[in-house]
Amino acid sequence: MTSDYDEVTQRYRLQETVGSGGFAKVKLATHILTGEKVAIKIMDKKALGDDLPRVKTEIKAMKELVHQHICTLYEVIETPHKIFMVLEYCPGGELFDYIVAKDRLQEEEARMFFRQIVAAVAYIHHKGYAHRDLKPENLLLDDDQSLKLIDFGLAAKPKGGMKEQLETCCGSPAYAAPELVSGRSYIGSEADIWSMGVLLYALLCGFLPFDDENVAHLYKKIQKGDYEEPRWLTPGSRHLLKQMLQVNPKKRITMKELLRNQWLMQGFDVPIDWDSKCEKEQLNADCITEMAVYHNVSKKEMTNAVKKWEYNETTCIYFLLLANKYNGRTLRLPHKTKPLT
Ligand SMILES: CN(C)C[C@H]1CC[C@H](N2C(=O)NCc3cnc4ccc(-c5cc(Cl)c(O)c(Cl)c5)cc4c32)CC1
Repeated sequence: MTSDYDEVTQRYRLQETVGSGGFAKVKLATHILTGEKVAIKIMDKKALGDDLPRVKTEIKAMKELVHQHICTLYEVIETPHKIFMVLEYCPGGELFDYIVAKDRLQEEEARMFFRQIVAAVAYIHHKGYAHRDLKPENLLLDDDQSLKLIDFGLAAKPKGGMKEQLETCCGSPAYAAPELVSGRSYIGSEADIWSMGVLLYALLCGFLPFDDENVAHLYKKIQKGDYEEPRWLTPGSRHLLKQMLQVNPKKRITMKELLRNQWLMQGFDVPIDWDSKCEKEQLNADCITEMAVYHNVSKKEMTNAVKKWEYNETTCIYFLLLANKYNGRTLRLPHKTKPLT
């Protein structure tokens, strides 16, 4: 097994294990060349068993989904027994813990977070994906109150586009849409809207709209769609929740309507700007220059190397430099003359 770690330990200093999902463990690490912190999701192929396709799904989705409110995949290292996903580090931990620590969020803060969630999901839908497991545990905070969506293991990109019905019942029960828990076929984007309604309720109330330790009873409550409206909810938030938590998916608010919703625009007065600020199509010239100088190659050569998007060290360095540009830090690569390997 040690040989499985050789490549990753050459480039990263592995640190503590922070979380272990079902079939994966997540370690914090430092990218040795740049000194930048990353998170590395480590999976054992044998232990994955028939969950391996789910990992391939997540990797494929994350390569296509590059957005300021989606956790960035920097590099993938596959060895005989292991798969390593090098990911953007999110020091603020889970939104779930943030809500619990504050009991519930004030309306302004809930709106600020929810606008970021809507932007990320609108972008995913635009790219033809449905996330299908939206919940506060899958939203991480980075160092400046910015949310990053994680865990695309259940993401679906129906071949026939976003209108195509999906079959697999998945995600976490408390956030699952009525049509999904009824075992009927469903539209991924409509189910995501419902889950975002449950998420908004959790942000504003600090507890779930539908809850029961007995899953069958929970499903009944979801299918009925009745939930408490705590007295502190304002009329605007009550109205939006009612539009999102519509049992009939055809009556549910659409993403288009959500982006212009009055309650969401309060205090911002502009519709939610959901497009990506860091699309792969538009390379950042400063990052390319910095890398070209470091590798002692022309900008053209460096551009071509990055454009291959091999999710190797080159991809990782580009994204780390871009992240630094984004949050105003200027990361300098140490002066070295070794040409690009
Ligand atoms: C659903 N929960 C239980 C899962 C936990 C797993 C550990 C996480 N975590 C910490 O515990 N502390 C620090 C920390 C810092 N940066 C992270 C960056 C990315 C990911 C990440 C990204 C993707 Cl795409 C993914 O699929 C998975 Cl599993 C994790 C986790 C980070 C993290 C929090 C969520």
